[in-house]
Amino acid sequence: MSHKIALSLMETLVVDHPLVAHKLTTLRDVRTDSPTFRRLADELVTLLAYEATRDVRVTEVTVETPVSTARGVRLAKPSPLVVPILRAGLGMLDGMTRLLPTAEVGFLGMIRNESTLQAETYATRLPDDLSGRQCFVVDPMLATGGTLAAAVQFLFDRGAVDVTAICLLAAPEGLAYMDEVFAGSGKPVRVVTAALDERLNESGYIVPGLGDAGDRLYGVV
Ligand SMILES: O=P(O)(O)OC[C@H]1O[C@H](OP(=O)(O)OP(=O)(O)O)[C@H](O)[C@@H]1O
Ligand SMILES: O=c1cc[nH]c(=O)[nH]1
Ligand SMILES: [Mg+2]
Repeated sequence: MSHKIALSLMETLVVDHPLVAHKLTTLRDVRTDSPTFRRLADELVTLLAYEATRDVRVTEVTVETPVSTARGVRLAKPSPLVVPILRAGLGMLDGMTRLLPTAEVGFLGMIRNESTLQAETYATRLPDDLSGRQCFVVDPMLATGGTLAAAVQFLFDRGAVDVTAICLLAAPEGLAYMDEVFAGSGKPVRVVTAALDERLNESGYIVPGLGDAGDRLYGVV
């Protein structure tokens, strides 16, 4: 059973499912090569997105079946916005848009300075006005939380009120930081993850983690 951890305004959902655990175990394995890592990240995000989009807004519609009329729903307007955090978040984009075909996509290029562990932003391509939009940020790793907190702030600054982050792994330190930053904002943030790991090491890496997600997806640059 998936379990929720409610900090003050932040809710974390750890998706506890044997298929998620199976794929995550191979993703963590140091012997897993990049093509397999990319495929597993893609598969995992669709499983996490299924939970993360449980409250996605829909409108009621009617369709004609070959037999009769059926009432149903379609994804509502304005369309959800998916925001991958480059680089590693790109590995989760296709899986997300496959599940949310009407979503639009914004981009944030961010890199963590590995000496200071501070996030630096090198690219932003987002709609100016996000009022009323549901936003889904995708990034495999939530470590210190500096990157995700800055990304969510970009979205709030443009008027977003509803932000869900989908991460493959999260560290307790990163969740606590997110809670600290956004507790006073009055705006709830949700994190959906495949696992809550033990801790960060002295280099700011998630333990046991999976290493550097960007490097494992795309190589060391
Ligand atoms: O929670 P934090 O301590 O801020 O760390 C998490 C960030 O680190 C990784 O990106 P990285 O900076 O390695 O960039 P990359 O995706 O280009 O490899 C990861 O994909 C997150 O964006
Ligand atoms: O463990 C970690 C921490 C930050 N970024 C990564 O890619 N991996
Ligand atoms: Mg990296």
